[in-house]
Amino acid sequence: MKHAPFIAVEGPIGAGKTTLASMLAEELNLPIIKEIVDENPFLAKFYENMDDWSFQLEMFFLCNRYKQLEDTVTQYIDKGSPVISDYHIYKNLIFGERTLNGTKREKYRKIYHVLTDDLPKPNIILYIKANLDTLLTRIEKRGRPFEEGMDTAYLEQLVKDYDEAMASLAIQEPSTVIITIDGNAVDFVENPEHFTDIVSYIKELMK
Ligand SMILES: Nc1ncnc2c1ncn2[C@@H]1O[C@H](COP(=O)(O)OP(=O)(O)OP(=O)(O)O)[C@@H](O)[C@H]1O
Ligand SMILES: Nc1nc(=O)c2ncn([C@H]3C[C@H](O)[C@@H](CO)O3)c2[nH]1
Repeated sequence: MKHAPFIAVEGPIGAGKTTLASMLAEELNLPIIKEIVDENPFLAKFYENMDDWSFQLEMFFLCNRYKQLEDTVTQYIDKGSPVISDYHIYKNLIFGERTLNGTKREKYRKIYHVLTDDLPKPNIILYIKANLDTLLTRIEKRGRPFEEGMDTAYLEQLVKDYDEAMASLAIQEPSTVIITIDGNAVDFVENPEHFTDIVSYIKELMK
């Protein structure tokens, strides 16, 4: 690989991104960038009333991720050091396109591009693709109170949005390696062999 690996783990809500990114960071001895969840003041409000809170929430996620990406570039990418993240900045566009409408969506799209177009992006994406049943089971298992009443239609739509987004990323950025993991069948938590397979694959790419 020409540049140091900048690995992003992606997939819909509850797919296992943080779990897999943390396991890989430990196994490969990589620094990890995790998204901010607990200090997010808009997330619970958003799940209560998406129309009222979507713009505030999307802007909060975008500003936080922008700051984290800026720091990641300075601390790791510019120095040629590998790093792993439990999200890709493109996630903002996936969610923004789904939760925003009309002029707010237009404004948000422009702000996203102004902030992120000139920044380096991950060169390896591990896309955990999982169906609705798997996601609902994992979200329930995790038990975050604000996710309890999550609209299943929203989650189901996001599953499709993610598939489309990964296909369009593959076209927009052909040099990015996108590895799709079947999150319904591959269980890197319970099955050590499944995790070892993923690790071997990443090690090959890192050579
Ligand atoms: N392969 C797996 N098998 C069984 N349970 C899993 C697996 N991966 C993750 N989990 C469990 O599912 C729950 C959700 O996982 P995790 O928090 O890693 O998802 P996430 O994709 O980071 O979620 P979010 O989109 O909300 O950030 C956790 O309780 C985790 O322990
Ligand atoms: N609307 C919206 N936009 C985002 O960019 C975004 N990123 C994550 N999330 C939600 C999913 C989990 O509930 C929780 C933790 O990932 O936050 C988001 N929701």
